Amino acid sequence: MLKTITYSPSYTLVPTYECFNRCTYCNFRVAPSQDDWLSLSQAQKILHSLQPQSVSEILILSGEVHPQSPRRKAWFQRIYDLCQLSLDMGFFPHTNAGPLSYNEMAQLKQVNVSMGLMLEQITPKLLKTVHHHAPSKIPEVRLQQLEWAGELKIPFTTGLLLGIGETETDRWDTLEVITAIQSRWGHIQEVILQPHCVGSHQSLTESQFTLDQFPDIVKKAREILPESIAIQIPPNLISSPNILLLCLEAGATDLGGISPKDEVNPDYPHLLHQTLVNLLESAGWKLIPRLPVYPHYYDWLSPSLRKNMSIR
Ligand SMILES: O=c1nc2n(C[C@H](O)[C@H](O)[C@H](O)CO)c3cc(O)ccc3cc-2c(=O)[nH]1
Ligand SMILES: C[C@H]1O[C@@H](n2cnc3c(N)ncnc32)[C@H](O)[C@@H]1O
Ligand code: MET
Ligand code: SF4
Repeated sequence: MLKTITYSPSYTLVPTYECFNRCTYCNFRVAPSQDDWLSLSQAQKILHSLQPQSVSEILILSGEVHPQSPRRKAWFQRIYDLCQLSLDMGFFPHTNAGPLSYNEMAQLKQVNVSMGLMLEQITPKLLKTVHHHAPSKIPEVRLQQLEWAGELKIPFTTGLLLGIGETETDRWDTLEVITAIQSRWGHIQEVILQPHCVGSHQSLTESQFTLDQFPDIVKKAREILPESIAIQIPPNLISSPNILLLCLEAGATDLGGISPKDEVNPDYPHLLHQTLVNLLESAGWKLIPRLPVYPHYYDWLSPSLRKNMSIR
């Protein structure tokens, strides 16, 4: 019997690359007002060209307009409309647009089957380094987001960014915090273990992450996190096939959204689908597609969010 590993066939829409934060590891952002936002007609053209049979998730991944900016409302509305459009065209939206107000989050719940926000790391000391100019990365702000998502019953994805200056203990602390939140709300569907990979556009020029530590981190995460939470690892950021397979043996169960372009790490393309399938099969793993919401949350979804399931 083949062991199974899941992934979500996806396409990433970027409402805007502009962001008022300046995380030093980011290869995505452009300066505020320096980007044309994705229009609905552009998005419609893209979505129309996709095969709903082979792509189920639309990942709406965005740079952030400041909560106090007069442009915030239009920014939020564009994200909402992109989700609605994706849903209407038969896809399953998952939004990660940074921290939201309670009201914004409640609204987006109506047009997303799941949502996400990386905790990154819980230690406040990173506010002096990589997050010095990134108020959205204040640990309390992100924790509050996880709490609100729980209260609102939104199936949620969070995770750790590894190799940005945290210690080993910091990592275990972050995993413990996620475990505590899960025991209150039960809405965390998966935790992404994301290695910080240096790209061509960031200001931080080295990663403190070496891939050979990865299997042990996965193993420890599996010990700390409850069984109800899946562990996701990004295959394009793990350049060694051997380490990828060791991470699966250590307890990773999912490869995340696989899009034609990884917008966060454009310097790290995915393997050809068949190459990945063959690599996994050679070690006894069968790659299975999933939706961006895990089955144990299907009954949390409103009928309008569930309607696309019947056409699949
Ligand atoms: O292709 C990517 N997908 C990313 N995704 C997509 C993710 O793999 C899927 O949307 C979920 O697994 C739902 O299927 C994220 C989603 C989040 O909620 C939070 C962070 C990320 C980060 C990435 C990423 O760096 N690259
Ligand atoms: C969307 C998520 O992408 C992650 N992210 C941002 N920049 C990088 C990078 N250079 N390498 C890996 N992950 C990154 C952060 O964890 C963010 O929350
Ligand atoms: C490239 S990051 C995109 C999502 C959001 N700006 C965050 O950092 O959480
Ligand atoms: S990682 Fe997200 S919050 Fe940080 S600068 Fe990039 S887009 Fe903005």
